Amino acid sequence: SSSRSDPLNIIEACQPLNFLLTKVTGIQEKYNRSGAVGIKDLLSPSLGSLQESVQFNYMIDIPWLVQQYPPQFRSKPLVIVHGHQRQAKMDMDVAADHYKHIKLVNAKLEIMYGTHHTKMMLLFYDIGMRVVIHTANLIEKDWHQKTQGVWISPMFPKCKTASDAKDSSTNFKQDLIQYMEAYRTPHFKSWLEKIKLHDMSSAKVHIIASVPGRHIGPAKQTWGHFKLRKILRQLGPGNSCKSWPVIGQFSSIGSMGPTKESWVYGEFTESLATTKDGGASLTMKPTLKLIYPSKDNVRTSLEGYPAGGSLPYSIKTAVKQQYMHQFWNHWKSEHRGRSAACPHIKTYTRSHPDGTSIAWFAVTSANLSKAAWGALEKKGQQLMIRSYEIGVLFLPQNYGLEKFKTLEHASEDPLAFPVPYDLPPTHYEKSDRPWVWDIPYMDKPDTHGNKWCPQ
Ligand SMILES: O=C(O)c1cnc2c(C(=O)O)cccc2c1O
Repeated sequence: SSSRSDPLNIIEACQPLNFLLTKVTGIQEKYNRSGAVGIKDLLSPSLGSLQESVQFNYMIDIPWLVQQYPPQFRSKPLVIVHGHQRQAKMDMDVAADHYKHIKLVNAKLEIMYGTHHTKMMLLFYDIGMRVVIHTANLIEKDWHQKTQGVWISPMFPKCKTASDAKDSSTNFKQDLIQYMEAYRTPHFKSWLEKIKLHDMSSAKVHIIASVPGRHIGPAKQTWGHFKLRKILRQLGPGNSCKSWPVIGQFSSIGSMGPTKESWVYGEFTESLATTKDGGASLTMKPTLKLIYPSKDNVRTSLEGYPAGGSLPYSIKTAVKQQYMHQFWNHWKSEHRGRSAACPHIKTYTRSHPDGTSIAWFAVTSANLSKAAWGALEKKGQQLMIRSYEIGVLFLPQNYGLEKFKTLEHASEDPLAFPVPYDLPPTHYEKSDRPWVWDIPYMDKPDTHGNKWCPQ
């Protein structure tokens, strides 16, 4: 159908950036009508005649997921890639047993505290395939009243021979294959053969992924924040952006170490601040702005305090890193109508101080943690990563631009970047506190009139 709400029209209207947010129940329809999708839109017959699909994720409600596929695709072969172990793995096996079209693949997690955070869909149609890289768990509440990010590929045509099946200038196909090979599982053999037969030359994003390991030599630049550093070193902004703040936005924070130089305002910011050929000169380290919901952002959100159940920042970690307070900025998304839709999206960018343009933008499953992005060990010889993560990096030159204008400040420009939050960020007040999920909040009720008493 030609209606604007037809999922294919939503996808086509967001080209060439293909970066969307998820629909939010309870906000004005104008903020869901363009630039937003629901999971049923992504699985819709109007996007292609689905033959089989692979769902990579962390939390998966199998009966709910099956119901998100349209009836005519509901029994097409479905592979679910997860990282659960022990009892949670057994629970997945039992849940999947009820569906003969579902196969589970268990990702290896050989380093302690690692998780399979990656959220990706491989959608195989009759004439081609699409890759969706996003931030939402496959559970209902992640698609209901949160701010989540979705990058959806163009249709990658299926080719007769591997030689016809080109890669993109951003090495998207090579990086996707290298990521999947890193699982070292025979279950991916058939998928890798299928992927190799598709023409991915239309992909304009770079893949930034993490796989568990102690990566040395060339592998150090293949994963985590050193992959980001490598791409920005080759293709990043010039020194004109040296004074531009770098911004991280996420839904959880790990242990950052005893001082800001230990990691977050050390190796991590150096990667975000990397410029082409110029490296990240230590003298001119830019301002770091971190966007993470305050306690009041959560209290006044559509979900109320329960939104904090998906913001697992623990008090025992927070008390060890009070120095983080200088970096905190509110979750504010007035121009997208999502100030009350708590963020589960994770994004990283470098923005002009006035917020009217950005030098690059990444959306990823990776929170602010060493486990996700990697931390240097052995005098910088190796990058230790605990978890599987995947995200995409948008660089202006892949769209024929020097910089991206921000949609918030340049609404008519089709290449203006739809940043999910308001720029410039708004710093916490002295009295604001970052949301911590394992302490009680009894002083003020949330939007539903409830308090928060975790135990
Ligand atoms: O999206 C994810 O990958 C992800 C991972 N972990 C959690 C946790 C936890 O690890 O305790 C708690 C609450 C939400 C999440 C979550 O949303």
